[in-house]
This record gives sequence, structure tokens and C-alpha cells, in this order.
Amino acid sequence: MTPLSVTIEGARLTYGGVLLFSGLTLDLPAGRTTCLLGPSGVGKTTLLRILAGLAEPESPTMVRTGDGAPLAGRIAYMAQQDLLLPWMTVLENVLLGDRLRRSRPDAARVDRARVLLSDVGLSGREHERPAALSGGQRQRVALARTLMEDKPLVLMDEPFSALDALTRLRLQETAAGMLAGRTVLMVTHDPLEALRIGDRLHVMTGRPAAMGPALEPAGSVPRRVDDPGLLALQAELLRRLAE
Ligand SMILES: Nc1ncnc2c1ncn2[C@@H]1O[C@H](COP(=O)(O)OP(=O)(O)OP(=O)(O)O)[C@@H](O)[C@H]1O
Repeated sequence: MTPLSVTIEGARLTYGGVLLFSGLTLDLPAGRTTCLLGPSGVGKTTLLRILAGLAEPESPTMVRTGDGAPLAGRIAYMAQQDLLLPWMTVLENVLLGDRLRRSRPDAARVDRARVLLSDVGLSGREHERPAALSGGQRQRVALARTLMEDKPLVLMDEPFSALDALTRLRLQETAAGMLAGRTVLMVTHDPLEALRIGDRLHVMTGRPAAMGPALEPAGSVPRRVDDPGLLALQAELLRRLAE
């Protein structure tokens, strides 16, 4: 898959007479992971939803792709809520994309789904319904489903927020490996998480919101939690968040 660069330019959106942002620009470099941080309610999810085609922005918002072709059909989106279908099993939920495309998953696809479920720590739970899982486990199924979709642009809204600390660290590593080479935009509230797995970090603040300059930590992802450079940058990120 050829990595795809995506840019949203001059983004503008008003909700109920309140201007959320105007003239907002964000570059997503091809094959890199961009993390978006910012206070609750600043508009991060809304920006993701615009890119996913789920929210209608106002003029003059432009979404450009590196190859000039439309984004539609080239996005995997993991929303804040797990959005699992309760009547399907865990395995069927991971394979939902195939069903929506009306293609019957072959043995290789089913195997891949099983491997992903094992990677997210859910081996042996394939035939259970989502209701039998905890919130964090359901989120892991949603992560596996997102990674199952072979799309050049992956949008993730707080994918690890409902996980315990150790599972979170492990899954950050799994996801960083699986997402390598894709263009990813991930919303997170966790500066350390952004620093571990982001190639570029932006902080969005204010109303109307402004996009802060990119912070580009050194080294390849996933970075070690005890990396001294990372701890220094964490302080810088917290400072930007507090502004
Ligand atoms: N469909 C909608 N209709 C009206 N207002 C909305 C809608 N969606 C979001 N908003 C408002 O827009 C603002 C930004 O919401 P958004 O979910 O994008 O923030 P966020 O930065 O992702 O927050 P959080 O970190 O809490 O998820 C909020 O004030 C929210 O109430």
C-alpha cells in the first residue's frame, strides 16, 4: 500500500452559533502517526469526524490527499465508543468490514482476525458476544476491527482510554507495529502515549481552536517509557496543554 499524505486546510465549523474553529490546518504526513491532544471540548473529535466524512464542515474547508483522489473508502475509523454490534460474536465484529462489503471472509481473513484478537489479548473469547466483555475488552475488539481494515488512513479517537495501564502500554506497542507505514491521526488525552507512539504531536487549544506547531520527538516508535528525552518533552507538552 502506498502511504498517503492528507491535509485539512482552512477548516471551519460552527455548532449552534458557536464557532468551534476557523482557518484550522493540519498536515498528516504519509505513513506517519500524528497525535492530537487538547482539552475536552476543543474540537478534536469533530476534526476527526470531518476527515471521516461524518461531520459537514463549512466553506472554505478543504481536504487534500497526496494522490489527488478522494478519501472516501480509504479510511478506517475507530470512534470513542466501541460501536460493536451486540448480536454478533467478537470474531464477527472484527470481520464486520467484510460483511459490509458483502464479501465472505476466506480462511486467511478469519486467521488474521484471530491473530489480531490474540494480539489484543482476547484469544479464546472469539465466540462471545460483546455484552460478555468489559468496557476495556470491547475497546480492544474495536481496535482489532480497525486494524483488520487495510486502509491507508486510520483515524483513532482515544483508542486506549478504557484500558488499564499495563494493557495500554502493551497495546500501544502492538498498534505501533501494526500501523507502521499507514497514515494515522490519533486523538489522545495522554501526553506520554502521544510521545510513545506519535511521529508528530499537535496540541489544539482555545475557542475558536488553534492548532499548535508540530512537536517531533526523536527516535522510532514505540519509544521506551523510560526514555529521558521523552520525559523532557512530556513537560513541554503539559505546558502547551495548560496554555
Ligand atoms: N453534533 C453536535 N452538535 C452540536 N454540538 C456539538 C456536536 N458535536 C460536538 N459538539 C460540540 O462541539 C464541541 C467540540 O466537541 P468535540 O467532541 O469535537 O471535542 P473534543 O475535543 O473531542 O472533546 P473530548 O476530548 O471531550 O472528546 C463541544 O463543545 C461539543 O459539545
